[in-house]
Amino acid sequence: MATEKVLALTGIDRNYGQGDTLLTILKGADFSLSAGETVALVAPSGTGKSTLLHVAGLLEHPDAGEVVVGGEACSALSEDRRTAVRRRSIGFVYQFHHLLPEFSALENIMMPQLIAGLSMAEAKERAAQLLDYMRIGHRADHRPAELSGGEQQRVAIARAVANAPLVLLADEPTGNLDPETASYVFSALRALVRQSGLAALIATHNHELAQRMDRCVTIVDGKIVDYVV
Ligand SMILES: Nc1ncnc2c1ncn2[C@@H]1O[C@H](COP(=O)(O)OP(=O)(O)OP(=O)(O)O)[C@@H](O)[C@H]1O
Repeated sequence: MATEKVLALTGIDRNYGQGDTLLTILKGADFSLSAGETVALVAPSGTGKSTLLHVAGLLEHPDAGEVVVGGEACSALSEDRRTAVRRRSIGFVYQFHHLLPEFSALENIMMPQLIAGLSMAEAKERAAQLLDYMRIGHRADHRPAELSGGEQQRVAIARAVANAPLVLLADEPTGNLDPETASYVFSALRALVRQSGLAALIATHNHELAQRMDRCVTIVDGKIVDYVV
């Protein structure tokens, strides 16, 4: 039986600038992610990791090629429809947590669920479960500034998966943490992804962490190729 592809990028070109300043970042890039699969994206700085994640996450339009999320081809969709697909199917984690400072950890995780139309009680129950799973249930009522870097990132990860997306895209999610905390947070992320049956594409400079994923890819001359760590 063929494995379901939750994300497929085909023939992606992405350029910045024009004329003499034209910078070609992705050129005919192909990539796909199967349901439940975890992939590390390991590539030198400036080769296009964030660009790839932004294109895959429907935050940037490619100059050519198609992005298919959950079976839906997205290149010709209206902005409203792209936003709807992104909200429903994709969760993001960044290097810096981007939590809302005036809300508690619990409320930060409830927020995307409330926007998606869940009731207060449903959102609260799911947020509390995720905090417990990330072993920070005792920090539910704390605001981001009252949490450590590793705790903040665990809240950000819980928030990204709160609406049960198909795909988690993470851009250096542990890049801002000391090695021990990075290792712990990465393990928590991987366990949560596995437990939820999510697919994940995680950009990281850290080879040791990358090895814990199902496979690794890199970017060479604008294309996505397999990478042996
Ligand atoms: N909006 C933009 N306009 C012009 N150039 C850009 C833009 N965004 C990115 N670039 C350039 O495209 C290249 C790839 O950027 P990108 O952020 O995708 O790299 P990266 O691999 O994620 O790097 P890092 O590991 O340092 O975060 C870089 O040379 C960057 O300067």
